[in-house]
Amino acid sequence: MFVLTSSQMREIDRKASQEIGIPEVVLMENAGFCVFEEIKRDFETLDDKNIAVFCGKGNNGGDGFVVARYLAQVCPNVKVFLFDDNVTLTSKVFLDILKKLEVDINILSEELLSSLRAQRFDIIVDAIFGIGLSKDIDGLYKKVIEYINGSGAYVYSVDIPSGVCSDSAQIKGCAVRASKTVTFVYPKVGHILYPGSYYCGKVIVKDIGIPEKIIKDIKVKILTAEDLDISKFYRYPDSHKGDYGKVGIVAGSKYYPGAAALCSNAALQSGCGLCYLLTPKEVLYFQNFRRPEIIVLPVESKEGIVSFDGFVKFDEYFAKFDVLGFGCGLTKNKEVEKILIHILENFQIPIVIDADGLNVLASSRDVRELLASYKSQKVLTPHYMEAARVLDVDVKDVAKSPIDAAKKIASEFRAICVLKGSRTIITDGDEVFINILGNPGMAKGGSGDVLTGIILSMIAQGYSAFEAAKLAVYLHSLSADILLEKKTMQTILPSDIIDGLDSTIKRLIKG
Ligand SMILES: NC(=O)C1=CN([C@@H]2O[C@H](COP(=O)(O)OP(=O)(O)OC[C@H]3O[C@@H](n4cnc5c(N)ncnc54)[C@H](OP(=O)(O)O)[C@@H]3O)[C@@H](O)[C@H]2O)[C@H](O)CC1
Ligand SMILES: [K+]
Repeated sequence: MFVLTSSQMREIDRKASQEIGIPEVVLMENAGFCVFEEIKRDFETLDDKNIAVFCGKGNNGGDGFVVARYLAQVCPNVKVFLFDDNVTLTSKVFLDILKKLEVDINILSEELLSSLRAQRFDIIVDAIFGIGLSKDIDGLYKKVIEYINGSGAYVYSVDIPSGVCSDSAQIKGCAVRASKTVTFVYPKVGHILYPGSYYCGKVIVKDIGIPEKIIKDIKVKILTAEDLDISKFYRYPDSHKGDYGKVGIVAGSKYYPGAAALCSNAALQSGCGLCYLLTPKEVLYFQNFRRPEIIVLPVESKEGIVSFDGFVKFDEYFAKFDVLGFGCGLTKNKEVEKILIHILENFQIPIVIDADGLNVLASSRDVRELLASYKSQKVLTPHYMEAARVLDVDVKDVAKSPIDAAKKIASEFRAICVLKGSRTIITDGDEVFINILGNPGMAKGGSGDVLTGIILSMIAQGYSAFEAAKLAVYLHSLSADILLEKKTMQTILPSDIIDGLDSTIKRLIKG
């Protein structure tokens, strides 16, 4: 499913009215009616309810007037609250109708708001701001939103909860906490990313009569099973291990032996034919935690961290690998940087860079330049903090506009960027997929190592870097969701996600 920004939505609106000739009043009427229908569906009867409709002066408020008109036909206790009766031309059409129908319309003031505190509304419709929210909310608007949030009413937000920025999902000062949000055409970024997503309640997407053919060039999508190619999951009866690819992984240190185990176990468990792990000799005691199928290439180390001299002894192996993973648990030091430079200068293998590989990338100009010009496919898998380091910005800037941050990393390094978070974003710099599966049980050290292993495995099995990233993110989070059927968010571990790949892949194949 597509995800829109406010400017795309406006462009769709403009085309619908100017190119196709559907008047804005028709769209507003449809939008308001859709919200009314949703309310009617949720309640057996409405005639015994106290209902308040709060309307701003933009077109979101206009949608609110339409909702109020329909509600007033089935309920005697509908009150409309306006901030300003100087509304847009289109909204005015519906405000005038309400006036003629003698619906109870009130202009909000501090005094009126105080008197409202003594009343009880069962249902509140929030039509204060939609995609036109342009600045932080303060003054009477803020007080009304706080009143709505403390009212105990069932709250419907029209299009988006007032206060949530539809493009960034950031909260502009304060925001309505909706029970349900009814939006139009497609969801907006603000409904999908956090924190906006928290405020929306259940999101219902309604068709308001905009012809499909004018909705073009939308580059942001919610990642669904339909976006995944599982054709390569089929294993031919006469195949052998070489047909499913060889993964090479450079990972682990005496400090993080588990990262190497998780990454390589995940690669193996998601289908690759062979998995080689280059890891410091000191980590060999960790043998019990690795699947026995993993081929270990023990690297001489310096104080428990892979050494350059030790690493280059395995150069000949690199011709075998179909893909290389670099970074999980390596720790960051000069030797690690030298090794990454050596790889980028001497080999042409698709590469997935995670964790300390990204930290080295953030701090080394040589690595940045070499990676940007590296010809093979590349996947970078930063979390927000790593992305901030790579982009040399504050992590708050990444959180404010994660899609832009991910696209920037992808473009600069001509790579696929997998920006990991509660809504992981996958992009090639142009097309963007937002993952909405997964749960907070995944917020544990080691989750990222597992994801890197699955991406590696998918590339080894013949998927392009973009396809592999999409599949891996989906499988990783679906596995965590399936685990919740028997476990809790507290008890799910990244290693369980690996074990869970079994039922996850089965479910994905079954459809
Ligand atoms: N196809 C559709 O999706 C349709 C959507 N419709 C609805 O229209 C809104 C968008 O309407 P718009 O008029 O562009 O914008 P808003 O109603 O969201 O609000 C704009 C007004 O609010 C003022 N504003 C913005 N932020 C603040 C703030 N923090 N404090 C005070 N006032 C604020 C803004 O003032 P400016 O100074 O910025 O101009 C405007 O006055 C969409 O969301 C749908 O609900 C239509 O029904 C058509 C179909
Ligand atoms: K709203």
